[in-house]
Amino acid sequence: MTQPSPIVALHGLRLTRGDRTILSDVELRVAPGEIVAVLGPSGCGKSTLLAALTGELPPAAGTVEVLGQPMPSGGRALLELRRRIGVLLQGNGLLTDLSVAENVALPLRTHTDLPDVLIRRLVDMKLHAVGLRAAADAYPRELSGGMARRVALARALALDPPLMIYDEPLTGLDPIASGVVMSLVRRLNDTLGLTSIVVTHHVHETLPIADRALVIANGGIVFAGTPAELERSDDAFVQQFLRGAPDGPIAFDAAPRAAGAVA
Ligand SMILES: Nc1ncnc2c1ncn2[C@@H]1O[C@H](COP(=O)(O)OP(=O)(O)OP(=O)(O)O)[C@@H](O)[C@H]1O
Repeated sequence: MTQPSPIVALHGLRLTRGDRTILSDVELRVAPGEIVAVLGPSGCGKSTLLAALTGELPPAAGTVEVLGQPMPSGGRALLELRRRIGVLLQGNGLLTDLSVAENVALPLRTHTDLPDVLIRRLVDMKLHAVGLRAAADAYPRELSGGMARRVALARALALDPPLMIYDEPLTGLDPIASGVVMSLVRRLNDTLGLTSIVVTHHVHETLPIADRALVIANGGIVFAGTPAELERSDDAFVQQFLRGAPDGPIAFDAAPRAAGAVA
């Protein structure tokens, strides 16, 4: 049986910042419909990998293909591709002077010339998808952290991107809000037919909704497999990372926060 074309394909990828190599020999294929968790201690290069997936950081070597096409190096082609990638950034980036509905409408107003009545209808659908239709007229300051994250998620979905990238989606959320956001990530992925990449420190909240996990360390991917295989791995690095132990192959100042800690 032929495999479906991957949504993301990285081959022989090397990423540098200045003259420093951050990641090398990265190989990755993400299949349609998958949720892939990208895990690793602070400073290991998770955000650097995301920057390559959005075309913000050109590779020093190797190839990046996203949504079936090589990453354009710039210009209109890159902007077009970026419109098809939904990104939920750390921090919600909501505009405080705009209502919830206006925040969600922003990408539609910026990137389309749809009539207002249709934009309002689409916004209503996106807010419904994250369970916040009733909050359409509220302002960001009136929302809890979890609600604000869900509004940011609705906004990231506004243009119906087939690929979603989440950069630390649980930062600052309590355990209940974290559970709500993670189950929403899974539900939206499945009901909207998305593919999702979730970069996170929050291993224990993320693994239950992930199909596959990657662990980044020492300048590359040190583990790739299912969450169950990750839990069973006897690799000393992986085990130290999962337990958040101070002693082991990860240097102390690079150790992740304790499981369940609120950032
Ligand atoms: N714009 C930049 N210029 C120079 N160096 C950078 C830049 N961004 C990141 N780095 C360096 O690259 C390395 C990897 O950083 P990166 O932010 O990708 O790690 P991370 O795994 O996302 O960390 P965290 O979990 O703390 O966000 C770090 O040593 C960092 O200092």
